[in-house]
Parts: sequence; C-alpha cells; structure tokens
Amino acid sequence: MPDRNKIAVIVAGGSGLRMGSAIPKQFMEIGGKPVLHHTINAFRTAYPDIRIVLVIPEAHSAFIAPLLVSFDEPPSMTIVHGGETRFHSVKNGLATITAPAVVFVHDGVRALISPELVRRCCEGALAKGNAIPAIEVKDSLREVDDEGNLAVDRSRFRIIQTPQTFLSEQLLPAFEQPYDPLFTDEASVAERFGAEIHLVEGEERNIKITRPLDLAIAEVFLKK
Ligand SMILES: Nc1ccn([C@@H]2O[C@H](COP(=O)(O)OP(=O)(O)OP(=O)(O)O)[C@@H](O)[C@H]2O)c(=O)n1
Ligand SMILES: C[C@](O)(CO)[C@H](O)COP(=O)(O)O
Repeated sequence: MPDRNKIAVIVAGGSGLRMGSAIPKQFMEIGGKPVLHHTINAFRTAYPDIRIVLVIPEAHSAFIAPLLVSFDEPPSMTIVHGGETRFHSVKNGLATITAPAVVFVHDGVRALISPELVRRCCEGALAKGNAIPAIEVKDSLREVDDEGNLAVDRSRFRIIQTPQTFLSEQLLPAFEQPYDPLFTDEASVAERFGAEIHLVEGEERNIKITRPLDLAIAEVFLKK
C-alpha cells in the first residue's frame, strides 16, 4: 500500500466531571505543560508529518492559545468543536477528513501513550484495516445481575484502549450510522457496520486520566 497520510483525531470534548477540577482535565498541567501537549507530542514523535484534528468544546476555546504556545514548534492542527457524546465528538472530527488516510482516534486524556504504540497501531491498520490496542485483565472479574454475582474467566476479556486506528474508508462510512448508546468506542461503531476488529498489544501505562489518582500517576511518568 502506498504511503498514506496520517491523521490523529484527538477527542478532548468531554467535561471531565469525575476529575472535579476547576480547569478541564485535558488542559491541566503536568510537568509545566497541558495534558494535551503530552498527548499531541507522542503522535508527532511517532510521525512528524501527522495532521492533528483536535476536538474540544466551544466553551473551552480560551485554552487553545496557551496550548499552542506550550510547543516550541506549534503542530499543524485543525480545531473542531465537540459534540454531545464521545461518538458525536469523533464524528465532528472525522468530518474534516476528505482523502484516504490512516486515522487514529485517541482520547486526549491518554497522555502517557508512547510513540511505539502509535506506530504499532498504524502498522496493524495498514495490514488489517483496523488496529485496536488492548491489554489483559489483572484483577478477578465477577458478573453481577439482579440475582447475585458469579465468577467469570478473566482470560476471555481484554481492556480496550485508544488510539483506535483505521483506514479511513472503513471508519468514515461506519460513522454514518445513527447513534446508539452502546457505541462507547470506534471499534463498536465499525463492528456494527460489519468490520472484523483486530486487537494489538496496548500499554499498561496508557491510562485514561479520569480521576485525581490518575493525574497523580501521570505526574510520576511525565514530570521532568
Ligand atoms: N462529548 C464528549 C465526551 C468525551 N469526549 C472525550 O472522550 C475522552 C474519554 O472520555 P472521558 O475521559 O470519560 O472524559 P469526560 O467525559 O470528560 O469525563 P467525565 O465522564 O468524568 O465527565 C476524553 O478525552 C473526552 O474529552 C469528547 O470528546 N466528547
Ligand atoms: C474509548 C475508550 O477510552 C476505550 O476504553 C472508552 O470506551 C471511553 O469511554 P468513556 O466512557 O467515553 O470515557
């Protein structure tokens, strides 16, 4: 397959209610730089010519300028407004894509991602159409319902991460489907549209910064 454009749709359109911070978590600083700075840098390190599509709520526009000045060399970046749910935010980001590309959809708050994982996902998508990073479950699992709870075999499950990476011709048509609350990630959207999903090895450290404890963990890794 000839060399393809690479586009990272970085979704940061959420409100971060579980973090409970005054500043939205995607703009909080770690090691003197906004969380999104670290996320964007991992993609630029993996592929210096990558195009970044950053999805943020209109209400957070004031945070864009400080983010841009945090880079020595500002990235080539398209800014798009977020939607009501993650699905709608991703859809707004995908609307900017007009030519064939490898598309990474990544949670802006997964700032600990390594450039190696970005490259692994790209190679997987080029080989199989999509690549979804996943890690094994460390804890015991129980299935809970109204009747009680039951131990389940954890080896049958995986924890799913981002960047969920696709050839654009597979991902864009899938996002024309009507929204379903079961669409918690891009793999679920593409699968409903008929795609076979391919997992690649994720990273333990690629956490989604959700609560204050996650921020403390991120500081350990990213503080210089
Ligand atoms: N309408 C939305 C909701 C979420 N996201 C993004 O999807 C990623 C994963 O969501 P999560 O971390 O759960 O973010 P929030 O929705 O901001 O958090 P909370 O549920 O605590 O409010 C985040 O990068 C978030 O900004 C988005 O772009 N648009
Ligand atoms: C996409 C995701 O990060 C994969 O684990 C996750 O599904 C996002 O869920 P959220 O409820 O929107 O945070």
